[in-house]
Amino acid sequence: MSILRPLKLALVQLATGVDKAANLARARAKVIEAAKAGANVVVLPECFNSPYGTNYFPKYAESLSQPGSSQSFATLSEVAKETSIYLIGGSIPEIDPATNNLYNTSLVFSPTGDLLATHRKIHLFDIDIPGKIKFKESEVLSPGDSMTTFETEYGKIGLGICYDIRFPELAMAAARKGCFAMVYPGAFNMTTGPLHWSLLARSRAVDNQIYVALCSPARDLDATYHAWGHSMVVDPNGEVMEELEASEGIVIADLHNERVEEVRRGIPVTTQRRFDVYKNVAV
Ligand SMILES: NC(=O)CC(=O)C(=O)O
Repeated sequence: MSILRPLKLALVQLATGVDKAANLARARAKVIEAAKAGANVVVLPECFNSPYGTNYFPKYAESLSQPGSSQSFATLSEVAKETSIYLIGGSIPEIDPATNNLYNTSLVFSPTGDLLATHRKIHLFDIDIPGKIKFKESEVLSPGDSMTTFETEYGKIGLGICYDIRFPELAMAAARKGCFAMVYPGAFNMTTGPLHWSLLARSRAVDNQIYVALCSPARDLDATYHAWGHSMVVDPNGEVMEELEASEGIVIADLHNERVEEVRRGIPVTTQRRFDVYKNVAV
């Protein structure tokens, strides 16, 4: 990895509600605020244009097959161009009109407002912890089937959505393809958030010696799903650089591409791996 300009990353822990137009307007205002603070890559949370819940996804879903018809696509593209930043547009419920399949989809825009990448959540959030939380995205959503990385002048970035972080293979594959950071828009909850949010972010960072950023919606106790919040940026050594609490806010952190190499020089697990020993893991 060569030395590149530092990336100023902003995570917008957005307060969202049931009014899609209001969510889009608020997201737009916060992206502008982050850009004015100097950010050159801005991230929004999972399902930033709708409440998080399987009953909401069909109602809020937008088709991306004709981007001009998607209100969320237009808002994200316009504000990325207006502020000349890379925008990782959290995620939105998407409908594919050809199949009627629904997806949890993240759109990434370049500083010229062009679509740079699209990631459909690969691993659907299907869990059942008795007495705590039951959630089954697969009741309404279909999974994406490809990993997503994109190039910027600050370095290559990998993208996952929320539950995708629990699958270390995805971050590892991205890191081995040259990504220096993984970004996950996500909405953990009051059970799994305190247990695993920070642990997973730090684990993926240490596993791969890359930056990891998680961007959550703000917690809304009037909503049916209570997001954990705690948007955070972790450095390639596994240390938390910045972290919010539960309410709306923006965190900004400087990501230095060369820090990855520095950490890898100190603890060279990247080159010490024994794929000859554990090559057949998919059993
Ligand atoms: N909401 C998710 O996709 C994931 C989550 O909350 C968890 O893994 O915990």
